[in-house]
Amino acid sequence: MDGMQYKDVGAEDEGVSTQTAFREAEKKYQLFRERIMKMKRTKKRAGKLRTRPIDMSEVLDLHGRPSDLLPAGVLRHIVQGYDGPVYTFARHPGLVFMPGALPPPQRLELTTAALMDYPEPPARTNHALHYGPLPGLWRAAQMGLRLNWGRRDVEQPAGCGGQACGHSPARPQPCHSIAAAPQDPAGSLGAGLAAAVAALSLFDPDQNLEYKTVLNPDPDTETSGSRSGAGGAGSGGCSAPGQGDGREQGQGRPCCSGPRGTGEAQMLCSGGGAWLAGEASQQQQRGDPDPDLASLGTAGSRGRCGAGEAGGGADSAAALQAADLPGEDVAQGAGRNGDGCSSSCCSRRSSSSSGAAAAAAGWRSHRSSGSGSDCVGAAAEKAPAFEECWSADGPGPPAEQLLRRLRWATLGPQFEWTERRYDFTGVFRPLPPSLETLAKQLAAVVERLQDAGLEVLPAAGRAWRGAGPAADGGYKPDAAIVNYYQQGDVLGGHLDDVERDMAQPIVSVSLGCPAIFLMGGPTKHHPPSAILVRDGDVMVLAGEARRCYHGVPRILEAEPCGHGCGEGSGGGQKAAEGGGGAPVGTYTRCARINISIRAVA
Ligand SMILES: O=C(O)CCC(=O)C(=O)O
Ligand SMILES: [Fe+2]
Repeated sequence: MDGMQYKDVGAEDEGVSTQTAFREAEKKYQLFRERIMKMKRTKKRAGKLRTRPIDMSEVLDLHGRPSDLLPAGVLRHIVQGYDGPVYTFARHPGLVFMPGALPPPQRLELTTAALMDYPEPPARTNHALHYGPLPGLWRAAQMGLRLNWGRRDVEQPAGCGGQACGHSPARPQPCHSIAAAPQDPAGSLGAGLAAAVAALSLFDPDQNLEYKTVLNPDPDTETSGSRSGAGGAGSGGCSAPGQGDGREQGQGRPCCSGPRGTGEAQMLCSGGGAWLAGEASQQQQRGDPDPDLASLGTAGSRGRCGAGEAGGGADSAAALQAADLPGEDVAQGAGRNGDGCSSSCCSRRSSSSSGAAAAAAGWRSHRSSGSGSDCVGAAAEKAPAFEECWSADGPGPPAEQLLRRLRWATLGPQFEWTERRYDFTGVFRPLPPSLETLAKQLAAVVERLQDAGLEVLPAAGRAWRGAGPAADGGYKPDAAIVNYYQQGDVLGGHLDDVERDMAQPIVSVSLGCPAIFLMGGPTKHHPPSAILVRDGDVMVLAGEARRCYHGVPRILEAEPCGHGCGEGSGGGQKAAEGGGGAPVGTYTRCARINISIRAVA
């Protein structure tokens, strides 16, 4: 097994006895499902699963807020040429929030692209390690097809060989070492995304962007927890880059913070950190045809990723169990395992157990693995043709199930976790031009705030210019991570600090279900602010905010969502349950997609 690729940057934060403010907030908002036990005569009987209500009173909801009711320390700006409110936060310099920045047609275009196009090879997804590149996943799910092979990262049963057992097909694995021709997904979506982006209705191209503060209640006052949801005094923001503890600077990826302190584990948990251990096994008994269910981010891994206690408020007849599985194992497995090296060109160093651990980690194992190192200079596996992949009676998992378990896709250069650098030579799918354009447009709005004297970016970050050419230090986004969240999924507190130029902002677009976004400080001891993000919202992390912890502890159900996303057998699978014909809207009724566009080169 490879050496651990990450510094244990969060040990201080997540020590056995140390609870951080960030972790506390995660626990506060994380999904807990409790099974209420009833006493019938002398026997205990399992009752219904109940979602534990969360206290939203400190979650900052800036959607449609009258300007005279803004919490202290939250500033609303109007930028001419951009038809929507822009918020900044006294506690979080560099964080810019633009609720409803994307109009509905553009949300749909992006969501459609994120589901139908962005996961297409050579973009890498969390499925690559286990199954290799999977072209046409969405289409196959709509057609009710199954994969023609099973997992390829687990040892094949004795006496079994290749295809016959539904494992890796024995087809040739040709190599190609060049990035695919830049192809805008919008193109493949017909009238599409590029046009929608170009016509981004909030922007008036004829108008110069100008900055104007509409309301500035008290920029110097720290937000108070009770009024703003900012969570108490805190440090008043993030310290300047470099000021933080070196260990935290090294932080790579988020984690599912478990009750045993896996706060810095390098992954994002799939599926409800607080599912009860009992539920995990129940889930596995439900006839899921995939033998690797538990490692694929369903209830088993949810249990492992369980955060905090289930409890609180249950009556005496209720027996509430908390998941008590060692999240650390998961974290380390994820940290050490190769991912995405599904190519035959890559050495198969991952043992089946480490592979399973990475899979159990689910989210973002790509970020926590040495995906690139084996493959540098080598080639990536060529994607098979659609027909080669899928059939009505394939021995592998149903496409529908794989779609529902899609957790991330990466566009642009892959990150090599072993060496903490991006691999610019390996195969990757370039960032679609439409996403680049979108990010630049949004960054241009933020830039106007800065030009008007607002310190959105630190001096060191002023090199970039939204509209300027890359050669002049202009903002040149070239990569994106697309996160697919089902109900119960969490993105643990993390820093995105591996990009070459940390002065370049990250533009983060929310689609689908609402979620709680936690924005903290340069250490996890800074109390984070909880901000409600909705479909079409944009968050820009610039300047000091680039070096601050953030995460997503909770995906909320979209309203109206009458059918109870994730109730019972597993978060959000309703989304893809339609099998033949589930529309994009059905998927996002219970799920959230986030596209974070960044400059890595
Ligand atoms: O889903 C989100 O809103 C945050 C995503 C994020 O922080 C990341 O991809 O690094
Ligand atoms: Fe992030």
